[in-house]
Amino acid sequence: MSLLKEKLQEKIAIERPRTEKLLKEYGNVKVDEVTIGQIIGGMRDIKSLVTDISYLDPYEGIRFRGLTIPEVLEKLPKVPGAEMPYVEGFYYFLLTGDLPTENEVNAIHEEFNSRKQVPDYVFKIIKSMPIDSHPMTMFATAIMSMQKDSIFAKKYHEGVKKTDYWQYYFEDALNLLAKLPEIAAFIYRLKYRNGDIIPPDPNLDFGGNFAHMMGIAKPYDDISRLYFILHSDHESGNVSAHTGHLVASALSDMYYAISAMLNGLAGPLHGLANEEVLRWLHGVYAQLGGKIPTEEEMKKFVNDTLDAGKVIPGFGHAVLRKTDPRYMAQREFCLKHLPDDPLFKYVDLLFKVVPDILLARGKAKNPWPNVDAQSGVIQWYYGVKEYDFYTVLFGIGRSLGVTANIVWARALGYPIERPKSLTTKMLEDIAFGKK
Ligand SMILES: CC(=O)SCCNC(=O)CCNC(=O)[C@H](O)C(C)(C)COP(=O)(O)OP(=O)(O)OC[C@H]1O[C@@H](n2cnc3c(N)ncnc32)[C@H](O)[C@@H]1OP(=O)(O)O
Ligand SMILES: O=C([O-])CC(=O)C(=O)O
Repeated sequence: MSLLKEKLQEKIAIERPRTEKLLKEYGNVKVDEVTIGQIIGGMRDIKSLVTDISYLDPYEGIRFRGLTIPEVLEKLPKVPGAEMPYVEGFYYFLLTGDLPTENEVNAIHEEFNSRKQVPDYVFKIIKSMPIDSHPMTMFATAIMSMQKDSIFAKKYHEGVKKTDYWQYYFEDALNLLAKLPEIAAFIYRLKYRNGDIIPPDPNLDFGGNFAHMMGIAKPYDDISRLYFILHSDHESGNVSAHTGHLVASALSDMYYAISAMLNGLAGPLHGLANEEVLRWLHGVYAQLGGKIPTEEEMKKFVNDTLDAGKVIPGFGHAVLRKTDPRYMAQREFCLKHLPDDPLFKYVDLLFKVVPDILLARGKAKNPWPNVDAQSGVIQWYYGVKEYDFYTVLFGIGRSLGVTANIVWARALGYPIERPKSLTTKMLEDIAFGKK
């Protein structure tokens, strides 16, 4: 058994009795109440999911396994000569909750290496798609196409114990994750670099190899590591994580679940907002002929967008009530590496003008920027100017968190998810006191 699997098995043995005790002895304890506003309003704030992998505080932002973003970046083992930690070590941390040693990082790097061969049919399927297909469609299709290789699906049909399901989801998770950088880079080079594909380098780490296959020099390797870590998880209720959880709760395998969660991530109110931010900024840029706008000019663009009934992409959040720490981590990177970039100056200006405008309009509950307002600028600066690709990068990162959550969901034996729905008439009866 691999080192990571062994470690996970130990952790699962400790965690299972906690969940069982809660369920058996405290199953009737009330956690929350639900209002009609919440039922109609996208179930906002209803406490109805459980995960130990990350927790989102509205004011502090995300903590991964109890650590803030600066703590994660400081404490996890770094790639030699780089500023950022290994993605491999971060995945170990998400899965087990323990900070890995160098040896443990190497072991998981080897695991990924031994599983990273992408089947040839995947490339053929991507190539057979219309070249103007959205990269997210190509990415999700490539993942779906590998479902036939799911170990869980095979074992389930052979008949395996429920308490062992997690082991096969784990195998599928590693098999899938190991292939994502090459599939994503293939889509990028096929669509935007005339199909000039760069083969992987087995000596490089997850982030370094991705940068290599994208054909982009340093510090793009560190940017990739930072990007994948920051986008990995945002507790369980966001559209992508929740979709992955829901689909896998039917015992659909990891390939079905990750492909499904990517389809949710591809929406403009969720992961696609990073593409929308760049499209919006470039509209402003083009109208001003590249000149840095004054605050007054920028305010006008923001107001015009809102008056046209559109949202300001990259601002607002369903849970956060302050600036997203993922935004701040990337802002710090920009201040250090690209302080004079014109697009960064645009984003900086938006940070100054948008919150007051959204506050004055009184609709958005959170006027502050989220992760998507800042991430595209870094990609653009280092040469990834095709912004419809940005959500694929988000998808690689999010796959780390969602696969970890799904492995744990099976390990703790969570059942099929099935909330109850009512009719409008039933809600009216409750509202008008008839029931
Ligand atoms: C990784 C991520 O997924 S982060 C989020 C990425 N998405 C974006 O950046 C898109 C822009 N932002 C938004 O559309 C929203 O803020 C969301 C989708 C993120 C959150 O939605 P909600 O929880 O419903 O936000 P909230 O309760 O504040 O919405 C209240 C009203 O304010 C509006 N609002 C919220 N954010 C914005 C915004 N950035 N620009 C304009 N209006 C906004 C909503 O559209 C809603 O209007 P409505 O009542 O006419 O429907
Ligand atoms: O938490 C959310 O609803 C959206 C988000 O920022 C994420 O999924 O990263």
